[in-house]
Amino acid sequence: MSIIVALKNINKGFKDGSTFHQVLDDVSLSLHQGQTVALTGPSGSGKSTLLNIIAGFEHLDSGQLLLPSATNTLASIHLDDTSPWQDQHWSRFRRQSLGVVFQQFNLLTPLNVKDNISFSLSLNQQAWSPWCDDLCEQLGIVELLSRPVETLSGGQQQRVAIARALAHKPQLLLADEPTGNLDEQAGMQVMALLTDLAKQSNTCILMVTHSDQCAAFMQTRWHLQQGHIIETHVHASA
Ligand SMILES: Nc1ncnc2c1ncn2[C@@H]1O[C@H](COP(=O)(O)OP(=O)(O)OP(=O)(O)O)[C@@H](O)[C@H]1O
Repeated sequence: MSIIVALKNINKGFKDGSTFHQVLDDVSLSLHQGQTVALTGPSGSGKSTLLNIIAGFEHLDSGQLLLPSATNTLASIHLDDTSPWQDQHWSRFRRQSLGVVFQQFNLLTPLNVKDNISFSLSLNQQAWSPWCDDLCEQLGIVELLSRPVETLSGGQQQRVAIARALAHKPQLLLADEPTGNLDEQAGMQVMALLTDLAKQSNTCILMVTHSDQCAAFMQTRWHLQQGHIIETHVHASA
């Protein structure tokens, strides 16, 4: 499987008053097409920072981040060094190659469910497709398509957020505590759906979680501590 994200010797830290706090210390790693990874680690260890770096919301102090270039075809993936990327490059990457599901769903509240999903597709000049019907069917939100998102329960909104994130079949899904607002049973259901749908679209998932049960849905675990990542394989068959 092709590599779709590569980090080489990444350093990132923040100033805390007069002291400097090194959050990522010479981190190198790669993500492959369709791979699923749980990112765990103590609070404040840098999990969200790592996701924000890959999404282009945080700058690196040093090191290299490589992401899919605009010239990709279905047959081959070329990676670009992102250091010279301008805003328009980051926007294109986010539209074409990235889906995000965060704890706060960030749905567009004046809009109904279908318009939320369609809006995200339209940013990428894509129309509603049979895959979108499939997604809604499998996520159990077909009956909700005309409902304003603000009238939905937390679990329903979470399912809409997943549909929106996967509607354009992104190469990469970044998820930050995607089941954090759900009870355990609903959380496990959403995890099962999320991993199954990502498999169908060959989407790679990098998911921050504090839950061992959620982490067990992923193939690989990256544990982040004191600036370093330790990789363990959780489930060969996940
Ligand atoms: N913009 C910022 N300015 C200053 N410090 C920051 C900034 N963003 C993050 N930090 C610090 O970097 C460290 C890592 O934060 P981060 O949010 O990545 O941790 P996390 O592992 O996601 O934590 P949690 O599990 O609690 O969400 C923390 O010490 C945090 O205070």
